[in-house]
Amino acid sequence: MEESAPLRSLKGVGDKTEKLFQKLGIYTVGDLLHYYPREYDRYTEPVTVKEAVEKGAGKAAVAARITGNVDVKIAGKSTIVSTVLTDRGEALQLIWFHMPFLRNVLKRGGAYIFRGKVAEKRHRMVMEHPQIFTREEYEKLQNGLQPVYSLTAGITNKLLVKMIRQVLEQKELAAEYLPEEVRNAYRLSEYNFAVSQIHFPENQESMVLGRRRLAFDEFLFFILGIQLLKEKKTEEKNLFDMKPVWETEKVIEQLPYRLTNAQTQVWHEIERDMTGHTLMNRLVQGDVGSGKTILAFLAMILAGTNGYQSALMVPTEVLARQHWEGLRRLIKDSKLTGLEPILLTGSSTAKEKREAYAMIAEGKAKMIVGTHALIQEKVVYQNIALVITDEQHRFGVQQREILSKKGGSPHVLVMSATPIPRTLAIILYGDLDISVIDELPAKRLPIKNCVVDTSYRPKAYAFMQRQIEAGHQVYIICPMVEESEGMEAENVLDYTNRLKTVFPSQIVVESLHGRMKPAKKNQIMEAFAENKIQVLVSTTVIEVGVNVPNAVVMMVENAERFGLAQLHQLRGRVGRGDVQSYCIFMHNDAGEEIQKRLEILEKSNDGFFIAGEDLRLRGPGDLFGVRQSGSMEFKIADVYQDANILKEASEAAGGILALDPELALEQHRPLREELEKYMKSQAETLGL
Ligand SMILES: Nc1ncnc2c1ncn2[C@@H]1O[C@H](COP(=O)(O)OP(=O)(O)OP(=O)(O)O)[C@@H](O)[C@H]1O
Repeated sequence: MEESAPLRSLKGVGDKTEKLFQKLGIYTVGDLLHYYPREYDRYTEPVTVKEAVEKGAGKAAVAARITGNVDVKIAGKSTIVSTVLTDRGEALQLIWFHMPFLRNVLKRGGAYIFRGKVAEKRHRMVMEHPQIFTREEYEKLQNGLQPVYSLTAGITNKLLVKMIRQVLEQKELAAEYLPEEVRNAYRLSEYNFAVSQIHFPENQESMVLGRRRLAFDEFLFFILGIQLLKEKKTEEKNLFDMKPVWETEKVIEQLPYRLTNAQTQVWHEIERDMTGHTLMNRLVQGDVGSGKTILAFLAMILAGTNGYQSALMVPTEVLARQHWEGLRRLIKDSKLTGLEPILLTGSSTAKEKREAYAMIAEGKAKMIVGTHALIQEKVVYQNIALVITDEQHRFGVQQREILSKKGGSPHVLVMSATPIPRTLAIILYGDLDISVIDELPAKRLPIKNCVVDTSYRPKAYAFMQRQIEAGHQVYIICPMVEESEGMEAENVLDYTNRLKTVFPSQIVVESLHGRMKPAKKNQIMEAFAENKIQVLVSTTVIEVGVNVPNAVVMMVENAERFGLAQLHQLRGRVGRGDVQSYCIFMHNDAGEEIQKRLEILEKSNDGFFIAGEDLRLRGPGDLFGVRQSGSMEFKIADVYQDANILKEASEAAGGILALDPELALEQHRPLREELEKYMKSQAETLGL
């Protein structure tokens, strides 16, 4: 079976299942194989209730008979099934939410193995949401490490395991594409071995070997991809005739704040690039809230005043609209003429799009802000000289390729909030010069943080209410959109409803999540920006770039479920003005490790420090911790943790290209084919 085969070529996959898998980004058999486990579970020997209690935070398995009735209670929208087991005189209550069918599965007197966390609640020992096994089922799982995948409603871990097994059993071995010298030089395992061991490892050692190979490949493709594209483009002559202009100085003069020294310096680098002899290819790296946006705007104004077009491309519609409005305001306040920016996104109406295309083609629109819609086929630029993208679209060079087909190779500016050390940045952004904004605006007060458990909620709400009464606004982040079977995390929809009863009615509470239509999301974000909504309950859709300086409190529910980098990005949504801001990390699991991780955030607001501490705390053994790298998304590799693998992959890429710069030799054909597939899939994820 080919990796490119559609998912429906697998047994048991119909329309419905296919759609569900697409939600996880899985379209083909290959996607499924590369949908790696989030972590592994070890099914340890069952223990007694007493031992499970002593074990504390981790999961334990208890083998015992059900001694109570199996009760079913309906509480609001949820069904609660509960029963009791007794083991050597110790009773343990078992509770499941939203699983009414268990009533017909569990029998009083039946012997099972229950696996879950044991906690004391109202003087009783309780295991919430245990998994249920027969002895035979459990024994099978006890060999080796069991994969745990990230799920979505309707897709269980069991289903994923079954499907991946099916592929691995059927799949004819894919040909090895890495040259043998490379595999030997870097002690890499064979591809097929790596894929099967990552899903169903025989033991820890073989999993580590498999993971190393897959991480290496991921970095290698990334670097080769960039290098190959760069080869064609390096040091291209700047054919745009641009001069520094007083308009940018005027804009800087009339800003309500003064640029920091770091901002000024980076701005001069950009200005020098754009008015110099070679095309700009620059990355601007700066922590959340360091003020990258104004630099993007200045670059656009420089291009516009010189008569050229520029495009600012961002990952979400909400952000596109926010930037468009920000830029519009800036142009208006500075009384600049002829530079009215236009907005182009997927949800612009057909008429709006037509008008925008015409204005872009005729060169009437000089500054264009939008999403991927900016590089769709129908957009023809008159004289585009500058493209600004986000690091998520790190194939900036590739976009430039596409744009160059649309007329001329523009300057490229990439914005990044990922704190990576310079040595690694040079590898990962091999095609870019790097500027760093290493200073926050002077008036910023450091965000005050606290890490608390859910018992603190009433106090947190009272605090929020006081802040709202003082004119400020609040974000609350939940990990899920809606209730889902077997998942206990807070969800945006129920939380919003609950909160409406907590606050007095004049406080407007609204929700925001990725499943809303873009127009609805825009509407909510606009209302929030205008303080017509005081409390916004949201998923991580607000993580990237959203800027509402009047929002000064953030509370993250189930903080234990997020990576530290992600929490740092989220927290960056507050503390963006001169007012004291607060971030409350609320966790639902007092495990010591989680507590320690969250305390890193409590101690520091510095992205670099956090990344470093997180790595130190996780240690080399923790291979699949909560993902760290924020928006620098690799599937399995982790820029921080796998820094050595990254360096090796970079060296290997250098070796391969030195020998065969175009990957044209017969011995590199399989590698070239794999690389092309990788680049195509990267382009597809970007919607190109
Ligand atoms: N020098 C400055 N002094 C005071 N405020 C500033 C300064 N520069 C930018 N700001 C303001 O700080 C806020 C954050 O800036 P901006 O949105 O550019 O952050 P960012 O670097 O893009 O961060 P993120 O990565 O979180 O999106 C904005 O409200 C902006 O107007």
